[in-house]
Amino acid sequence: MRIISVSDLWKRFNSEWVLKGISFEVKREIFGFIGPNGAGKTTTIRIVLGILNANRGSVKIFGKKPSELSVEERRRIGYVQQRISFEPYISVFENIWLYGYLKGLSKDEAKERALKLINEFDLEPNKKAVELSIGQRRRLQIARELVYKPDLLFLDEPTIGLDVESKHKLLNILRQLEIPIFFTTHNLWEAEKLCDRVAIIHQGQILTIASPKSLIRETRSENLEEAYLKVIKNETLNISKYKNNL
Ligand SMILES: Nc1ncnc2c1ncn2[C@@H]1O[C@H](COP(=O)(O)OP(=O)(O)OP(=O)(O)O)[C@@H](O)[C@H]1O
Repeated sequence: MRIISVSDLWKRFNSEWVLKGISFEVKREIFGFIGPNGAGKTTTIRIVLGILNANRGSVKIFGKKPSELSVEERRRIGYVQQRISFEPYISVFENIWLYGYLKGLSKDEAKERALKLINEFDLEPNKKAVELSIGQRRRLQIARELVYKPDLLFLDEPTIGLDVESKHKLLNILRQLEIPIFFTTHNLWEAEKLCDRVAIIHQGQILTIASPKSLIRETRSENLEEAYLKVIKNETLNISKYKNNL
């Protein structure tokens, strides 16, 4: 089943085209969206979620246009943004519990889920959010998003600031969720370990979509990072060749 379908999506900010006709589908899988800074990853997530409008192209999420999703359907989509935000002066437990409650869980359900996640994410329940380190804040932000068991999760560079052990724990938790995940990262080791398929986006265009294994094999690389660099370099060479012919 297609969870997300994006077809020929174009987006312009002022006079600059940042998405130039991208198309992809996300099934029941962990789908990695990888590319350099400014390639258009966050913009794509925002269009898929209906936060931004595209100039051209179509987006379907659970078979509907983003604007046609019901409140309940939208409530069941998780989005962990790059920017960390939560209630700073209440405790870790209250932050997670309250979010679950506001998303529609009963008080007891929200409490039970919050305690389980605090344990899984190795957080201190009574610390105020403002007292947490950057990595702990990131863990709180992700735990909070999981409290109401979303049906689909968007994670925009969720592991920035996490230490090695926390990263491993997070990847294990994500794998066990068994929900479709749209995941952006600059850490290709993570993408290789976690993603069923990855799309490489470069200057607003998708260069390739494949499983990490087949991309590594086809580019005769040792790992995804090497494969990624080869794909991007090849594209850069093609662009300069094109420019030289102008
Ligand atoms: N609201 C906006 N107004 C103008 N330009 C924007 C806006 N949002 C994004 N852009 C531009 O669109 C391009 C793509 O940005 P986007 O945030 O999607 O990139 P990204 O791939 O997520 O980058 P990063 O890896 O650095 O997070 C960038 O050149 C950025 O400056």
